Formats: sequence, C-alpha cells, structure tokens
Amino acid sequence: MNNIEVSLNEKNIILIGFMGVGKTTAGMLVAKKLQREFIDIDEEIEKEFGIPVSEIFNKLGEKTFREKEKSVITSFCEQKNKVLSLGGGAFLQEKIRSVCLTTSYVIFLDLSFEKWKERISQIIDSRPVLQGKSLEEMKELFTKRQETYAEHHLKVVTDEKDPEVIAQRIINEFALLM
Ligand SMILES: Nc1ncnc2c1ncn2[C@@H]1O[C@H](COP(=O)(O)OP(=O)(O)OP(=O)(O)O)[C@@H](O)[C@H]1O
Ligand SMILES: O=C(O)C1=C[C@@H](O)[C@@H](O)[C@H](O)C1
Ligand SMILES: [Mg+2]
Repeated sequence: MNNIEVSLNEKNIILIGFMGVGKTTAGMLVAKKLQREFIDIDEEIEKEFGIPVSEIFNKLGEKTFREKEKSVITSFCEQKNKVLSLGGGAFLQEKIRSVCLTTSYVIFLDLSFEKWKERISQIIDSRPVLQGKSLEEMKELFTKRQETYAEHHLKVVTDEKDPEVIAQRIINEFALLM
C-alpha cells in the first residue's frame, strides 16, 4: 500500500518508546507526510496545567501528571486521523495500554542504549524522570522500560540519523500492516 492508502485508514497512529527515541521528531514528519494532525501528549498536558512537564512533576507531583496523562490520551483515542506521540512513561499504565491498543495502531520506536546515550545532554533538562540519575541508573531504567513497550502493533528501529528517513520507514512498514 502507498501513502495515500495509509492516509485513507482513519485510525490514529500512536508512537510509543523511551524518552528521547524521537517520537516527537519523527511523529511530526509522519503526520505531515500523511496530512494528519500531530498531537504531542506531553505538550497537551503542559497546556492543561499551563506549566512545563518538569514543573508539573515538581509542584503537583507525578501522580497528578499520570492522571492527566491518562485522561488526555483516552480522550484523543476517541478521535481519529491523528498521529499521537506519547510520553515515555505513558505505557506504564494498563488503562492507557489497553485504550491505545484497541482503538489505534501502536508503533514502538526502538533505539539502542548506545545511540540513546548520545542524546542525554539534549533531553535531560526537560525530563524530570532522568534528573539526578547516573548513567548506570539511566541504563537500568531504559532496560526496565522496554517491558512496558512490549505490546504494540509494529516496531520500527530508529538508530538512523536522518528523521526524514525514519518517518518514511515508519510509513512504509505501517503500510505493510494494512
Ligand atoms: N534520528 C535522530 N537522530 C539524532 N537525534 C535525534 C533523532 N531524532 C530525534 N533526535 C533528537 O533527540 C532528542 C529527543 O527527540 P524527541 O524529543 O523527538 O524524543 P521523544 O521520543 O519525543 O522524547 P520524549 O518521550 O521525552 O518526549 C531531540 O533533541 C531530537 O532533536
Ligand atoms: O518516561 C517518562 O516517565 C516520562 C517521559 C516524558 O515524555 C514525560 O511524559 C515525562 O517527563 C515522563
Ligand atoms: Mg516527545
């Protein structure tokens, strides 16, 4: 199937994976190529509270963030024709996993730890879950979190440097599913 046929299928495309694997970067390009609206769930949560994710964690607590994360994702899953980029911890919640997997196509963006660690300096300031952790502790979290992404419809490896190439690969592999 080609891009046109992919875009005719109305189900949402949902990108999951660890912080920094490129869900937002690739997701925006996938949405543009398929002429769909792109929604970054972390940004939607920030809009609801009017403060950045790190401040939500610090001032309101992770529990409040996770509750909002669940309600925002559930509400977007009632819509269609979107490309959603989920926060790296969203799939920790069973309710989120089930609503995403039953309503939408869930694509797991996979990246090796070796490649991921090259991005730490770019993401650390805005990712409270990483702050104060040693490289060893980050590796532990990275490895543990892979279990939460185990349920998906498609896995796409994102070690490639060029986000355009990754976005096209997501679309091509997704088209094979249909
Ligand atoms: N293919 C790539 N090669 C190199 N760097 C990349 C690539 N894709 C994204 N990046 C960079 O890695 C960082 C994280 O990317 P991005 O914000 O898209 O990740 P994310 O999966 O959305 O993270 P989060 O779950 O924390 O929202 C950004 O600085 C981005 O510019
Ligand atoms: O992996 C996580 O637990 C998180 C990832 C980010 O996308 C944000 O959703 C938040 O910083 C928590
Ligand atoms: Mg993101």
